[in-house]
Amino acid sequence: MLAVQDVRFAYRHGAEELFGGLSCTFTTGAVTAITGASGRGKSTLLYLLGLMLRPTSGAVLLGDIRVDHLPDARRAELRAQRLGFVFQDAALDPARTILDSVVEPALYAGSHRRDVTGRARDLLERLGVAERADHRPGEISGGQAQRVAVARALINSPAVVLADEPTGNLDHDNAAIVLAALRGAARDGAATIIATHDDFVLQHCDQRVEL
Ligand SMILES: Nc1ncnc2c1ncn2[C@@H]1O[C@H](COP(=O)(O)OP(=O)(O)OP(=O)(O)O)[C@@H](O)[C@H]1O
Repeated sequence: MLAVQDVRFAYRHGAEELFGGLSCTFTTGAVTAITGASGRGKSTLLYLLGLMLRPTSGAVLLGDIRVDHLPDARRAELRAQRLGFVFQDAALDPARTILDSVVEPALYAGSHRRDVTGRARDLLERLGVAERADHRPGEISGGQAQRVAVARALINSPAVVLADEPTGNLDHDNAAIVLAALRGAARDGAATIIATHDDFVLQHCDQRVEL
């Protein structure tokens, strides 16, 4: 379970305050869509939930733990072990192969490469990009990169999956593949949270938070 309580956020002192005291719970095993007009703070809320930003006031809870006040090193550890994040622009390292990009968060979380390569290949297969495993990001399309980013976010079977417009670059068939992978993570018990404008995703989510 992941929750925010009475959360507000401003990027700078005196800047526009976002969320106006938002409280909500993101249920384990459910897909929650975060919606709202451009600029309302969908990405920012994902960064707060993903322990990349801290709220200006209010609390963020991961399970029973209040995580917004924890030291940076502990938050980085929780990020590596419990969270999977799909960035809007895929954010793949241009120097690594696709397979290495997917494996890397597992190594960072303490796994051995030989133990996770099979799962990485399975995820790439499920997302329809297995034949690109040995290529680099410069050699694949934007839509393929987005699907690789989803595989990378799921490699550690995270307790929380956060995805920022994960179907933004995709046609309907590939959006369905991505949504199926994210729904699969929820079925395996993850609280799965998707910032989206996509009607197709909205039709298939379990709950919705409107900003
Ligand atoms: N790094 C930053 N520094 C200062 N202001 C920022 C920063 N990032 C975002 N903002 C501002 O915070 C507000 C929320 O931005 P955010 O990207 O979270 O919105 P969004 O709902 O995800 O938008 P979109 O649908 O266009 O992606 C906007 O007014 C934006 O200009």
